[in-house]
Amino acid sequence: MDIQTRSLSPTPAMSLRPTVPQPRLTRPHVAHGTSVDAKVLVRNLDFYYGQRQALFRVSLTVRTHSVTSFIGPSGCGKSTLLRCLNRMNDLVEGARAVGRVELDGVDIYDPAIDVTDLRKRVGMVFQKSNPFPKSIYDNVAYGPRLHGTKDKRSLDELVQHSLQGAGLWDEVKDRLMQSALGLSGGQQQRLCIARALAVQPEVILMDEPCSALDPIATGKIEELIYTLKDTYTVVIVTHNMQQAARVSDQCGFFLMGELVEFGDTKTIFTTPHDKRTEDYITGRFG
Ligand SMILES: Nc1ncnc2c1ncn2[C@@H]1O[C@H](COP(=O)(O)OP(=O)(O)OP(=O)(O)O)[C@@H](O)[C@H]1O
Repeated sequence: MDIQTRSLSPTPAMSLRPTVPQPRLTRPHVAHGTSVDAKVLVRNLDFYYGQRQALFRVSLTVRTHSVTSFIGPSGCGKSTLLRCLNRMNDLVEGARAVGRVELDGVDIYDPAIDVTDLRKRVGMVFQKSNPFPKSIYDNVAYGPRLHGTKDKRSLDELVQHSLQGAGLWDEVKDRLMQSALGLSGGQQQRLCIARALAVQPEVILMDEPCSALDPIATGKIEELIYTLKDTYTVVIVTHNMQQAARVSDQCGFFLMGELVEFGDTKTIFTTPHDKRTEDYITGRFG
């Protein structure tokens, strides 16, 4: 692992969970001059896999309690950027980030950051559902147990709350001790969302969460994403432009590692500023 960062402004804190009150976030400048509450701020981010550069000077602001989507053709860097937001790319040999990514105003690439704590606060749901070969209950309780919750009653409450949050409780409440592998694909993906919710994150990253699902299961996840933003901040990578249009408040269009355009989803899909965005969303791209 060779994650190296260059802070572009002074490091504001050495811990993601400061014991002293944090200064109120300044309201950052985002696309088209809108001022918003920033949850995640990306500034001039370059990203390399070894010698190969995958992201070029990416800057954007993810608003708190919103859904942000990343769209663009295969290989344009969407997943790479998503994985930069909770340092999942640290696990890739030779990977290197240069620039700044902030969570609530704190540089997440600061060497003093506790990456386990970061990934607890910024959870992830993957393209292919990946339940553990354990009971439904144990899948959801796994994260809280790992983080030290042992009390049965607290775990029971967390499991129920998380399954409710993922819209799965009614379907599984009578079979919690049965294997998660017996669930349908869509249910397994919602179980993975419940598992992510169980550690009480603030941001949820979703990498093409519906790509392996049928339209009905996809619809349920999309409805869920819409409700999740009341409590969480959601960032989703999707190949499905209709999905981006349906679920997201802001949208970024990527091409060959460059963020071509970022702004309100409605604007991106109706009156994009860049010809390349227009070509992509109207299917003329390539
Ligand atoms: N682990 C890795 N090692 C080396 N190169 C990688 C790695 N992961 C991705 N890349 C390269 O980085 C570039 C961006 O890939 P990334 O997966 O971020 O794109 P994407 O837009 O998410 O693509 P897709 O929509 O196909 O998933 C591609 O050229 C890809 O080959």
